[in-house]
Amino acid sequence: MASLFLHNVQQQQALLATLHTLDEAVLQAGQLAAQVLRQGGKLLWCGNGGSAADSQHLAAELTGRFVQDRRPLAALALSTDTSALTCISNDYSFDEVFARQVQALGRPGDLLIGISTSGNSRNVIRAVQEAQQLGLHTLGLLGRDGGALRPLCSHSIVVPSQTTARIQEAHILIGHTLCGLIEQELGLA
Ligand SMILES: O=C(CO)[C@@H](O)[C@H](O)[C@H](O)[C@H](O)COP(=O)(O)O
Ligand SMILES: [Zn+2]
Repeated sequence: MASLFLHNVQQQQALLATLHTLDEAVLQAGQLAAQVLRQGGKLLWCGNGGSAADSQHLAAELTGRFVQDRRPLAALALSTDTSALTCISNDYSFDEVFARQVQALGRPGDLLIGISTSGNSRNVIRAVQEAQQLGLHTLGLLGRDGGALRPLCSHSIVVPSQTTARIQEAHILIGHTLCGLIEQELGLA
């Protein structure tokens, strides 16, 4: 009997075979993130649904640990504070949930990382716009054609797939690769 996983694994393998095309973009993003942290800045992560989970997972790899014991690194997910999320949505608009936190917490030289499989989530777009305005670097971790976020972000990594679940699986692989690059770049690995 064919494995329950066969179809997804075949799709994933086909996608993995193309990921080397992202090497340069991922390396540049890792170097940028390391430079931001080296200079005393922080990484702000945001996204919806699965990408909200990725945001908190990847921020925790940095404040906690990824591979080795080392000093904690400044990273924060904007998708985790239910009081901020409900207040900003209720009083302003769901489109503003990340942008308003960027306004409150972002400083020039920080890096905002927006994760979106479509590249078209309004609240991530608004966060990137606000970040640009305030002088933050912006990285889009995207999928499909990169959507509206691709041209807005100063850096982007676009996973070449049309399938949300496969894009998300590639995003977490890329996210872990970024964490490894950051530790290497900072001499912490
Ligand atoms: O995890 C999944 C689908 O696998 C969903 O929760 C998914 O993340 C949500 O539908 C998001 O709202 C999609 O947003 P985006 O990736 O297009 O920005
Ligand atoms: Zn999912």
